[in-house]
Amino acid sequence: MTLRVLSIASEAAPLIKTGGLADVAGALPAALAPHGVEMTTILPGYPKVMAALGKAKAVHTWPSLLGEPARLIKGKLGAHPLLVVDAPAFFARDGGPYADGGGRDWGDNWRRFAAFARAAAEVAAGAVKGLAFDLAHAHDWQAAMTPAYLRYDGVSLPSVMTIHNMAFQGHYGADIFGGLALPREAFAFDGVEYHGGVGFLKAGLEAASAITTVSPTYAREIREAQFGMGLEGLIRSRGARVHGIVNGIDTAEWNPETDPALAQRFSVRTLPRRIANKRALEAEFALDSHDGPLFVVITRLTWQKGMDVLLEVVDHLVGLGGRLAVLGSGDAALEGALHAAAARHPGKVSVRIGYDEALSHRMQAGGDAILVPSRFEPCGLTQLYGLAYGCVPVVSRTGGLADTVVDANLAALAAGAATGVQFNAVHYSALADAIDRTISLYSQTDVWRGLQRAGMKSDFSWSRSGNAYADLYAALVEDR
Ligand SMILES: Nc1ncnc2c1ncn2[C@@H]1O[C@H](COP(=O)(O)OP(=O)(O)O[C@H]2O[C@H](CO)[C@@H](O)[C@H](O)[C@H]2O)[C@@H](O)[C@H]1O
Repeated sequence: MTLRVLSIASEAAPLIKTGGLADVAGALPAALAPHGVEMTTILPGYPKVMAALGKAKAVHTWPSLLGEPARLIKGKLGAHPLLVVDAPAFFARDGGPYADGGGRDWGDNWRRFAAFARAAAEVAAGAVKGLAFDLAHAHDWQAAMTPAYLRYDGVSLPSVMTIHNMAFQGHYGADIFGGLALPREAFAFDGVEYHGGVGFLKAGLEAASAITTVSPTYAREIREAQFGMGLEGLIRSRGARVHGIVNGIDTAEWNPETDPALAQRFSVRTLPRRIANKRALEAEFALDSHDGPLFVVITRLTWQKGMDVLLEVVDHLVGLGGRLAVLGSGDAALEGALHAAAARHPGKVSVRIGYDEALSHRMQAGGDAILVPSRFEPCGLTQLYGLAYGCVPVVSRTGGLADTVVDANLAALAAGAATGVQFNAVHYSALADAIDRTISLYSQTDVWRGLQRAGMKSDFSWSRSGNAYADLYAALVEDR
């Protein structure tokens, strides 16, 4: 029997991406297909998404979706079914999915994503002729009101709420409650009410049949105040209904043997060819060209990602003969500080501010090591891309970073299992030590090759996790 799942996400690669959520939402349909799940993705109709749809016909219309007219349009996400909520008043704007061109969040985000979730709940519940679903799977706060709407509509469809990042919760004042079109009783401690206001993620976590997050370690961490960010009590109260399923990567997109972005393709058997990518990357970033270690960073520039601590160790890294290439965008102060570090170290440190998918591939192929000093990391994808591309990950021991990188301690090295370097706390001395260790490992050519090979051979495909999601869906549908 095929299970029909509606995956509700505010971004999905390749159509619209600001971060890791898009990679995962974009990869899930193909990951689930071999396990008897037909996944349909539903997205908001941002201009980029509408442009990709072309002249598709509406399959449903809402004269008033939380007060604005909207249509549902059918399309394709790769080879998989896609639905798009075309509501111009909410989504037809220049800028990003969540913020304007200047990086300021849209003031009506609560209404935009409540409307999106409302539409998705109706679709999941079977309101549109010809579309039927066995389960709704909502991602992050932007989709989190879907399980809540299902609950207060009295629809018994099972639902899964996935946390990709607990730091973003969709927390608003109580005054928006009236605009959500929910019954009065929903404004309750075990409903959508959160610290006197409205919490979108909180509402979804309360209403969903099961909760998942994107690694087993993060699933444990969010039971504690440091990582639960106010929702740790709720997570603990949902006990066995909280699961950690680690992300995979799309191995068609991220394969160094076939990647069209690279100067030179390579595999685990032809690792020496990688050098052409390193030389190309040095040229692209105007870095000195030599055989010393080249570190890369590819990230959103936020507190989460530990970029302030990276800035503190730049001088140390350069002092040891390292070079650093950074690609990122986000916090303006961090952007400025990175530019200043590059100006201090011409030929040694170079920064690209912006978002560039192809460049991120070239960096994974040409860098020797990727630095991921996150303060918390639900799963993390750039370390997985690093593993696949022989770019050795140097990561903080948290969340999915702890679960996916095997530290090069003596035992792991002796067993040939080591794939990277882990360090404990995100502060100067721990990161500086990790960089020392990495450079020392790099100088032992055979050891370094061993790390690269073990990483490239490790299984970061979606097969195991696809299976885990499919099992969870099946159990929830059976329980219904
Ligand atoms: N400037 C830039 N140019 C090009 N590409 C860039 C870029 N900045 C980032 N990227 C890309 O965006 C993605 C980021 O994914 P991550 O998983 O590392 O973090 P993010 O915090 O966005 O995701 C959240 O959701 C994901 C998915 O579950 C979790 O893995 C993660 O821990 C959680 O914080 C990667 O594909 C990366 O290559």
